[in-house]
Amino acid sequence: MPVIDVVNLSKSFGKLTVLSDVNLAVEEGESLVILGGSGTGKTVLLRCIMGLLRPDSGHVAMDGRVIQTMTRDQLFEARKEIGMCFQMAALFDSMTVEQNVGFALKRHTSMTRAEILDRVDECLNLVGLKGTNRLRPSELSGGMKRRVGFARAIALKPKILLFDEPTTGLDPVMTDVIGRIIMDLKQELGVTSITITHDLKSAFAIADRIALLFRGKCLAVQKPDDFRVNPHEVIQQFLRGDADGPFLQDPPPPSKKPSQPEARP
Ligand SMILES: Nc1ncnc2c1ncn2[C@@H]1O[C@H](COP(=O)(O)OP(=O)(O)OP(=O)(O)O)[C@@H](O)[C@H]1O
Repeated sequence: MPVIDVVNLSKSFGKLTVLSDVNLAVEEGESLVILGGSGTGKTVLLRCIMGLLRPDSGHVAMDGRVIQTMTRDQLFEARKEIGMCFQMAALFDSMTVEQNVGFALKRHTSMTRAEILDRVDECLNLVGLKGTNRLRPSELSGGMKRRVGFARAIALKPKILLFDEPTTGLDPVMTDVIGRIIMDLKQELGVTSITITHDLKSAFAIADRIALLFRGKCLAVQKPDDFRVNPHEVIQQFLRGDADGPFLQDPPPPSKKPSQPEARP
């Protein structure tokens, strides 16, 4: 049974159809990467998976339990099994790193203060941020903030990790660091993960399978090597990063050829 099973999921906002009959199954311990252009509905899909957004039709099942039919209390419990790593980390600015990472432990467990501090240290170690406990988000670089976000997401030992554009705005080296940490977390914790990204290099590094979200549908959910050579025009255009082709709804005007000097009579 898949850990996450997205079945015939559709979601529109007014006349805008964002997801149209999406099907996606993520197996235990698998790292699935979802690629897609801006505004194609990647975040909407993650929000439906977390039960934060109600689809118009279809459903998401977690270990066979349908999220959309859960009571409030059941959903609250189920969400503890999901660690969400938000775009730009979304840390609490007024709290230290330690308080940010320990927040869910304090709120959702009966752990003692000493136990919480041990777990916070353990999580910070896993993301390579040992000793940053007393710092505040304003004292951290973008890459460090993302890693604190990861540490916070794994604090409750979730079964599933969802990463929403974990490398946006980071330089190529830090992008690579973040990609490696995502792989380490997979190895160390054995979690099942879905990562949404625009970054092809980290997508190919961290994915067991890759999907491309395009006009409300998931194109080709495939192993990275198969995805790379998939002949679908949209996939190849996305991989080339080319403005010309079917990917854009409103393609740019054709580029003008440099004007030739007029021949003199
Ligand atoms: N609550 C909402 N109400 C109305 N429209 C919404 C809502 N949430 C998302 N949308 C629309 O749904 C579309 C998909 O949004 P989404 O944030 O999922 O895109 P995305 O693929 O994550 O984009 P990006 O890569 O730029 O973050 C967008 O057109 C967005 O404006």
